[in-house]
Amino acid sequence: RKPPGPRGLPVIGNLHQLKEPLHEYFWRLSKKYGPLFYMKLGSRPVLVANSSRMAQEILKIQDIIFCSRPAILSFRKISYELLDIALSPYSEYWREMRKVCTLHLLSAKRVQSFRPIREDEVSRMVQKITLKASSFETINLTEMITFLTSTIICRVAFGKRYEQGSDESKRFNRLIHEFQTAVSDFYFTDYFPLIGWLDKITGKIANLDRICKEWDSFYQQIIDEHLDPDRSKSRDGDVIDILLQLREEELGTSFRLDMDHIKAVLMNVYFASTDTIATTTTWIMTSLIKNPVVMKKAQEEIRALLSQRKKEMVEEEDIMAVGLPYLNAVIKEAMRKYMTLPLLVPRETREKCTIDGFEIPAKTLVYVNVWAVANDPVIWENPEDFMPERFLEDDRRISMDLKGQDFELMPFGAGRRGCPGITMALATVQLALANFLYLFDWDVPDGMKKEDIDTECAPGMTSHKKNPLRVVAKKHTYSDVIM
Ligand code: HEM
Repeated sequence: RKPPGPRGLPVIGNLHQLKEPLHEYFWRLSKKYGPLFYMKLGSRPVLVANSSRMAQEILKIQDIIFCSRPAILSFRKISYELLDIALSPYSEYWREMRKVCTLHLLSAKRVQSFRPIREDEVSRMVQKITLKASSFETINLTEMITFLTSTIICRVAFGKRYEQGSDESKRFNRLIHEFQTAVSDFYFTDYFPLIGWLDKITGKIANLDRICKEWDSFYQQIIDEHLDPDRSKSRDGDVIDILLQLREEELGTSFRLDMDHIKAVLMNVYFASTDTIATTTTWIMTSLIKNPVVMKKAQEEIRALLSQRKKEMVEEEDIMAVGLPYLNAVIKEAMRKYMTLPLLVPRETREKCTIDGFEIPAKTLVYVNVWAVANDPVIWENPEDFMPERFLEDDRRISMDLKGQDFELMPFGAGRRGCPGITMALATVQLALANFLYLFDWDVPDGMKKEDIDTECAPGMTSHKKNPLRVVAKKHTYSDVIM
């Protein structure tokens, strides 16, 4: 007995019915077919979960069955045949690789060691905004935030900094853009294996191969630079330094770290971080600018707590010292309303199983619609309102965090495949926001109303804000602060 679902056509199944944004489309379907529904995309069976109870069933109770990933064509190509963490199917290899990365690259101590990079880049961004503020220039905040996160992660991962507008930076941005487009493209191989050869004829495979080759030579070039004995490196080293060091060590794993492993991990660190952190920060600022009362409260909190410290800019130790509960509630509320990965990263069943009395075949593609759960009116009062207070005043939600323990709010996923980068992500988001709010007052450009700021999502796995967030900033003056 399969779960209910929309009727499809022979051969193509429901492929022709899909509508972007996919999470909203799935939410509408769940009204008709219930919290768990089934469809077919070509020859691939697909299960979609849309309620907190079903999410808990998949991500916790039966996590061991639902914790693999589909080996789709683009995932295989970009990850050196699934040698990374995020796209690798569940296996002994994935368990060992994830352990190596969480222990050596993403531990709290390691994230802390990258603090000077985050603070330096935020400080550079503050200077740029200050300049634009002094000439009343409209700021494309989406672009600025994207540049900030990309630069932070480039320095953390590759030990490289690209100046905005430089030739190197333009080449790098082109590579990123081509990579993202090719990864989210449609390939017959994934849904109609029998006619997968069409991907060859249309040149899509050659294009994907070309992009992967360009990335490979990019990784190789920076790895070679790191191997140069004359290179001066920072005290703690970047991700490449750490991985090259690990290559020399006995890791207790069934594999030895070689160049392809290192390149696959670099791909993961860069692409799992940059886009997600930038999208999250952009949605938070969008929410604040659309809700000036909340913005004012968040600014009052940070200004009251930090202005006695007479700081030119907020540093991470200030945030740790004062806690900023209201700002944290703002982050949770924005991540609830505008989920960055609304369907997580797709999962795949490892074997045949039963869920809620329905039979699910092995190798079913599984989407957990965490956006639908976080906006479910049965769970959340007035979910369409932006109300950080719900995390401070409602007893049930005060202790709620984002670590995947609570199946009503899971922006970082949950279970074995939950995001291992949460500490790095939140450290960056908090630092950028704290400075935005402490140092500047924000408004919409002349002739615009806050209602004019749209909240449309661009298509794709990451729910980007479709149109850039354009704003004006005014430097906030503190009479007793040395600026
Ligand atoms: C605000 C920023 C971020 C958000 C919203 C986010 C969200 C997510 C989500 C939803 C997943 C899928 C979880 C699941 O399937 O249950 C994931 C996986 C992952 N994330 Fe993040 N992430 C963020 C930042 C980062 C950062 C900074 C890193 C650091 C490298 C990172 C590394 C990863 C990796 C490696 C996985 C795959 C885990 C696995 O399959 O075992 N993420 N992330």
